[in-house]
Amino acid sequence: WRPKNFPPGPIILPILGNILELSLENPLKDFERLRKIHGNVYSLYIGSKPAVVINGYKAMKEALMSNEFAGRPQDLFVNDTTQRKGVILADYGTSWKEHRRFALMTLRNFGLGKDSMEERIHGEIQYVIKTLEKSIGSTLSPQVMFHNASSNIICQVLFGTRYEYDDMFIKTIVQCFTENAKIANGPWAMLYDSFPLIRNLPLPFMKAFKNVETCQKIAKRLLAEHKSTRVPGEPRDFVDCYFDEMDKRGEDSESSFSEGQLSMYALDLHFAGTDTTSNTLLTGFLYLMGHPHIQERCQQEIDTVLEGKEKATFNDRNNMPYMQAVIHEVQRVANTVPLSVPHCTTKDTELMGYSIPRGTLIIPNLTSLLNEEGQWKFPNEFNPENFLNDQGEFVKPEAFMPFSTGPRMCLGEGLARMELFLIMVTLLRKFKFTWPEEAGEPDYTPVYGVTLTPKPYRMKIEARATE
Ligand code: HEM
Repeated sequence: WRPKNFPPGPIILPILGNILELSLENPLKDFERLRKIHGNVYSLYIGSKPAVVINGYKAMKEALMSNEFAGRPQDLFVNDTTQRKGVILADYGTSWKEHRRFALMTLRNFGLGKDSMEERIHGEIQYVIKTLEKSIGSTLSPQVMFHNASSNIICQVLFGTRYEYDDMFIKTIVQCFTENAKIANGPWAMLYDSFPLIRNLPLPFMKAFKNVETCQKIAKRLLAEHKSTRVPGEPRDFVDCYFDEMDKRGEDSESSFSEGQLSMYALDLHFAGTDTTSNTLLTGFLYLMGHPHIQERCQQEIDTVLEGKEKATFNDRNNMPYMQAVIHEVQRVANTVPLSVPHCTTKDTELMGYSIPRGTLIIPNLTSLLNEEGQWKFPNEFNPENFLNDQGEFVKPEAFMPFSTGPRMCLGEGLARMELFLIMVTLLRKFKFTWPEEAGEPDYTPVYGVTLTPKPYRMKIEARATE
């Protein structure tokens, strides 16, 4: 039975709870169906575990802005795979707070908001351009290229180095993480969460544990290398900064900073920064190929604003309202992290008049905002007008929250936005991307996971005439 004044929801079955209501392959449509029946705040039982699903701008804002919704559940599949370390899944408390603050500060010190991060991103774009140039006049599958490019940008911040696109390090890590992003929201993880008794059985979810172990080994090797070559007080990258911070804290046994934390923390940031950005880029180029007139309008604006300039800077966005609108529209339709990351209540609390006890699993359905009726001029089509006013100026509706909001909001937003802008503008300036005729019609239906991924596709590359 639901606790008193708990949000409503479908009838709860013994043992199963409500999992029969959800497609284990892709529950997004079910979440929407249940919203229509039970309203914007409703509850579901995953096995015997109660969960509250939050939908729509109003309820989402009220919940996510509050510290009382800023916890993370600690008893899910994803917690077991990541050994309860790192920042993304850390519960609300000192360790999370300190690690979050440290990440924001270190990202800033390593050049976000200064030119050096732009330089690094442009440096990586040169490799993307080289890859694309080899395919001029033919077609190319961009998946691995965009994954590797996003991975390298964050690797340079974390480890001070980039990797060749065929390097084993990058191949292994990117593969493990893309696999885990699918397993973690997949049917086996749902069964793992619903039925604790099956957790030690040799079922397909075991692959995710293996993948994390593989990545941990690689990360530990990198940390050991850093330790032996670092000069204290002269950090080369994020990992060095972390060691400096550990030195500063000395033998303080209360300190939440430790080498054990660091390897998972670095992997956390690497994963968060890779799968998200690259899938957004993949969606962007897919839609721009399917809407050639929009691609051309971007190119006109880029040519005009950058005329005579060697390369784009992040500040150029202020003179490119159309490009800005397109990138935001890409993020809106990409819906890259459709259910955000699970939250958890830190206290007995209330939402939209309902009572929610401490420790309740909260599922922020970000999907419900990005196409919410009443919030968008064209909720159900790809149309940059969603972000333009009558004067053609860029405007950002409040319901645009692909990075979530509140104390748990994505801490990589600044970096992600810089990457999306510089990569898309630079590539569109140099190349024309067309959907290969022989591939039939583009299929925009994404593959479900923690992140939504476009189905694999190929793009035809042509060089544009340069000034
Ligand atoms: C288009 C790209 C990206 C999107 C759409 C995205 C989206 C999100 C979302 C929805 C969350 C969950 C927030 C919540 O729980 O309320 C999140 C968390 C997070 N993101 Fe991103 N993200 C992106 C890029 C990045 C990048 C480049 C980094 C790397 C620095 C990053 C690092 C993180 C971290 C560390 C968290 C956990 C924050 C916490 O729990 O306190 N993200 N992101």
